[in-house]
Amino acid sequence: MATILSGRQVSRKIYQEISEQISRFGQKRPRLVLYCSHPDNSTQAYMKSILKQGEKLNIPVQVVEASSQPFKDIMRFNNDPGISGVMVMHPLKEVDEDMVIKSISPLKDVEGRGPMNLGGVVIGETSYAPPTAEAVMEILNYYNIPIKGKDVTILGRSTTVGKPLAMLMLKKGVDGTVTVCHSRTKNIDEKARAADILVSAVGKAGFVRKSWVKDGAVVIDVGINFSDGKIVGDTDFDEVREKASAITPVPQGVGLVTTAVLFKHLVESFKRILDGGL
Ligand SMILES: Nc1nc2c(c(=O)[nH]1)N[C@@H](CN(C=O)c1ccc(C(=O)N[C@@H](CCC(=O)O)C(=O)O)cc1)CN2
Repeated sequence: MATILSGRQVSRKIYQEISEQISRFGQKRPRLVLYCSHPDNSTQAYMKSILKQGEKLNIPVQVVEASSQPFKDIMRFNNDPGISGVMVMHPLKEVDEDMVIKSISPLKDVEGRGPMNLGGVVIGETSYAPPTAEAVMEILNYYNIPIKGKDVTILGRSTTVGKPLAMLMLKKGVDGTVTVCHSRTKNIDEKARAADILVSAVGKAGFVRKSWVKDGAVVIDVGINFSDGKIVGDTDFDEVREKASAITPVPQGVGLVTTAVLFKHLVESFKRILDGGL
């Protein structure tokens, strides 16, 4: 039976580090903007947990509805020294999300979704990696799961998880051997079964079955799906845990750590802006 890789302890460790840093800021606080337009269930759940965590950390989080002039909105955030981070909630309906993301200052792009930060991830530089991709690495690191020389299969090629995670796994010193699968991949089950570390970021409940998992593999479930009003992952948890050596639960897994990494980036951005001005 698999070890459960809870996100609780991992996020607690990150929040402890953040709290120590915040205590040195005196009365000053970073501020985060969540920019949204018609958020869906999954995004609303994410926003709710960010707002809740912001309250716990005493960090103001402001929800801003996209106006008819999104670029003007973003420029206002970029030029406001009181704002340390801007997060464009995905999907951003009725607005060209990619163009809006490109206009966020790289310094305030705490989700690392813009070309500067993503480029940094590709060349292995320190920059903001998308929090969910970084959360997967934090979990593997916390539980001392080796990546070097391991076969890693990532299901899903999104810009927030699949692609940046492949880069983080390939980085020199990390040295995973990575396969990224997507909707046009042939024999996806075989590629999943070849993995020592299988990461699913597809967003479909029950997508990964027991027969897709190699005996003793580590399974990281990034999916946040809603089934009968409950949050579930991409894996058939009860079946897969019989075969895997370790598995992340949903909820209480990657999602928790994602929010913690986001706040870690926000605090870094606040410090950079303080140190160097806008
Ligand atoms: N701007 C973005 N918007 C969206 C993203 C994103 O990465 N950036 N991703 C999804 C939301 N998402 C992850 O894919 C997500 C949804 C919900 C939660 C969440 O509720 N987390 C809870 C814990 C849940 C758990 O225990 O697993 C928490 O943080 O307390 C996190 C991520 C769509 N929109």
